[in-house]
Amino acid sequence: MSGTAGDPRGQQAFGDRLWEATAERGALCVGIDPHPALLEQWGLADDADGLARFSDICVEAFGGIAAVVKPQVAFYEAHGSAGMRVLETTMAALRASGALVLADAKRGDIGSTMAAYARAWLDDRSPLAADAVTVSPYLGLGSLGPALELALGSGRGAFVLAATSNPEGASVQRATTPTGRTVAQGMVDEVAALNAGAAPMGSIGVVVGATLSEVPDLSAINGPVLLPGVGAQGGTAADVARILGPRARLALPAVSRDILRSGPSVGAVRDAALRMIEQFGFLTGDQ
Ligand SMILES: O=C(O)c1cc(=O)[nH]c(=O)n1[C@@H]1O[C@H](COP(=O)(O)O)[C@@H](O)[C@H]1O
Repeated sequence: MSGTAGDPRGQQAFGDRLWEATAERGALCVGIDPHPALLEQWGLADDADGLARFSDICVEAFGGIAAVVKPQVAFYEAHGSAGMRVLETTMAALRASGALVLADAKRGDIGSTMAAYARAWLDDRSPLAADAVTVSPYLGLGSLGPALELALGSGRGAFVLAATSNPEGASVQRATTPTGRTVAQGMVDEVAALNAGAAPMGSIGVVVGATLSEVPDLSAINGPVLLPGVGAQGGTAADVARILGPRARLALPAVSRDILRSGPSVGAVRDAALRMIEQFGFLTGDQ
């Protein structure tokens, strides 16, 4: 239950911090996804140096304007220890510039191993500690306990995959369980129970693809809803509005390639992010 000494984030809950950040900067999570094709388009080598330059441009472009920045861990991991080093530096720079960092690591394992993943991504002492991490509940939501507890105890958050944006997700996530609910609905309901009573919202989020025509009932979620799939995967602002309905204030749309393909100029990617923030102004009441 301790914050890092001197850490201005202190013990404030992630849900509170995210609520404030989106009120101030708008509801948008900008993804840093250094795909090899984007590195090439940006004139950068597909190695750790190219990754570092790509990340520096993103930090400069998004760190001061986006409420949340989401580095996709896979693209750093693909470069081994040199790539993970770049990820650590990038996350530290993003936080220093005022953005909340959501590490997109999609971790999920049996509880005892999950405790180690939790230490990596959510413990003050870890060089990889983020404000929040994405987690996969498909070994059972209960197996995520160590991560959810550490998140809540340290002013951090976690986003639980419920209904993902990819078409392959449906065969598992839309299957009906003996309770009569879909698997995805069961995940949403378990997360909702963790957020019950929190104000303005809880710190455990769910992930619901903006590409989906059928989505779980989010009426009791009382926590942030990350909506990837906007842009490159076909999701739109209208889809985000439809999915959240009257709970628009909980929405956190996530966009990666649709912004990054404007690079490599810092100004151009920043402008693309600002346009997207404006497009989602309706979520926070700005027109
Ligand atoms: O957790 C995620 O962010 C995520 C969940 C999901 O259901 N679908 C999804 O696309 N994502 C991530 O969101 C990003 C999507 O990037 P773009 O399609 O380029 O905007 C990638 O990093 C994906 O891994």
